[in-house]
Amino acid sequence: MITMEDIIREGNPTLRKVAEEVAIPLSDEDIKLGEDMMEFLKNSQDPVKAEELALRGGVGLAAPQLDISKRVIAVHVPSNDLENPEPTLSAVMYNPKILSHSVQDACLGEGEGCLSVDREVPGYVVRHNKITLSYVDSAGEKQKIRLKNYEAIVVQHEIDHLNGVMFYDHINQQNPFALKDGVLVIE
Ligand SMILES: O=C(O)C[C@@H](Cc1ccccc1)[C@H](O)SCc1ccccc1
Ligand code: NI
Repeated sequence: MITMEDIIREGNPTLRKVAEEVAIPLSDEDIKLGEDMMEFLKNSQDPVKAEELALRGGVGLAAPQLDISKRVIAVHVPSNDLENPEPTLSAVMYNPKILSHSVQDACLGEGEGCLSVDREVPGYVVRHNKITLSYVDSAGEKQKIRLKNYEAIVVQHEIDHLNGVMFYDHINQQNPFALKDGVLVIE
């Protein structure tokens, strides 16, 4: 079971590497890795387990954060609609690839954090508002989906980890809260 001790922190060179694609058909090892990553996210969002295991809440995780330089991410975005408690996005994605994206950019009003960064880094992280994404799912099937807003931001944060990019690389160092016209601020 993955805990915070398994998550490497900034300064570890693996976080700056471009991760390798995983072989298809998926190996048992890579399927288990995806299952463990998804289990971590669910545990991190369970108040009892998160406290018990001292987990930071996470909605996404990338294999390089486990010092495994493979193109595997897990995302588990809980619903904030009491009427419909199903997660808005829950998937393990192998070899995810952004096929196209909107002209419109977006950022989170509260900025971003990272399980591999033990400090606050204030500033807007400007990303694509909408993306079309392909990936192989844990059943080995090719998927093609469209995401927007928060779910699109989470997946872009995780795909950045596969390319050795940290969220603060996107922050304008001169003025961290500078925004070009037309960027959608997601609260
Ligand atoms: O470090 C990671 O990759 C996991 C991040 C992903 C993330 C951070 C900011 C914006 C989008 C995705 C963690 O989920 S950070 C903790 C967190 C928890 C709940 C909601 C937002 C951020
Ligand atoms: Ni991160």
